[in-house]
Amino acid sequence: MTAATAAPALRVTGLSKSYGTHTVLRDITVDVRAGETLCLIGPSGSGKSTLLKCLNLLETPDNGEIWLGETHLTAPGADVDAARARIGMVFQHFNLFPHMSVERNVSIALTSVKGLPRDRARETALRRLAEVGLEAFADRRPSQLSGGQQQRVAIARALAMQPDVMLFDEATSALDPELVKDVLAVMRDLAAGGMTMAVVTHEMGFAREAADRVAFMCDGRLAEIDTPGRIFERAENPRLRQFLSQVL
Ligand SMILES: Nc1ncnc2c1ncn2[C@@H]1O[C@H](COP(=O)(O)OP(=O)(O)OP(=O)(O)O)[C@@H](O)[C@H]1O
Repeated sequence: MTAATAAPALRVTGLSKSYGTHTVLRDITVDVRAGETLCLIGPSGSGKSTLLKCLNLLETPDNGEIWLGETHLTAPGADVDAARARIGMVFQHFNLFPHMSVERNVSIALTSVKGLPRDRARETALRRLAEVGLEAFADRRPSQLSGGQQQRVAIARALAMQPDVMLFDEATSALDPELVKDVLAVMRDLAAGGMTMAVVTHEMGFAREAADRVAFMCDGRLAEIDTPGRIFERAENPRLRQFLSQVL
């Protein structure tokens, strides 16, 4: 948690999304301020992951606008690839290239997308790996790392592109419980360091301690958004109370 500024780094207004007749997101308006960590919590199927995928334009919203700083991502003709390069995404499954070294997994987009020379890309990758505590593993293959270490490589890979915003979609859900801690510690460090982050999580401890604000999603709506203190301690919304009683 850090002092976020008032300026929205990411702004969503009136976002809706349906799959066929199934409406998954209903008129979502929310912003993530520069330097803020916003955690998205809520029951399974409430639309958290779909919202995150819309933010990264992996899904196309039916209605509404998404702004990344001053860039209107949902405008007709918007440069989606350029926008995506400014957004780091970390998924539940880390999808590292198994035939490449850890370092190459982190540096590949720096050479292929950003056009950096190989030695500078490696230098940057090693710095990013050091930030997640894995510099010593740079020349290993992903299969020689634990799941938690692989997820930290995926975080380093996203950070290497110097994104404006990091999106985490249940980054620890696929990990064995004993491996979750190290990944959350890296995410906490990022939050404390002022990275702008939107984090879909089932880790209520993380949301309570690391978030600046917590958004509770329910049936495709953003039902509550407030400080962790007010979300977890007061929980006046009955659906939120019910949700928390099941997960805490
Ligand atoms: N590609 C898709 N096609 C059809 N329905 C989808 C698709 N993706 C998601 N859904 C549906 O949209 C709803 C919201 O899914 P979403 O994954 O966003 O929820 P969630 O809150 O992230 O859930 P969880 O916590 O279980 O991951 C669910 O009912 C899901 O079945």
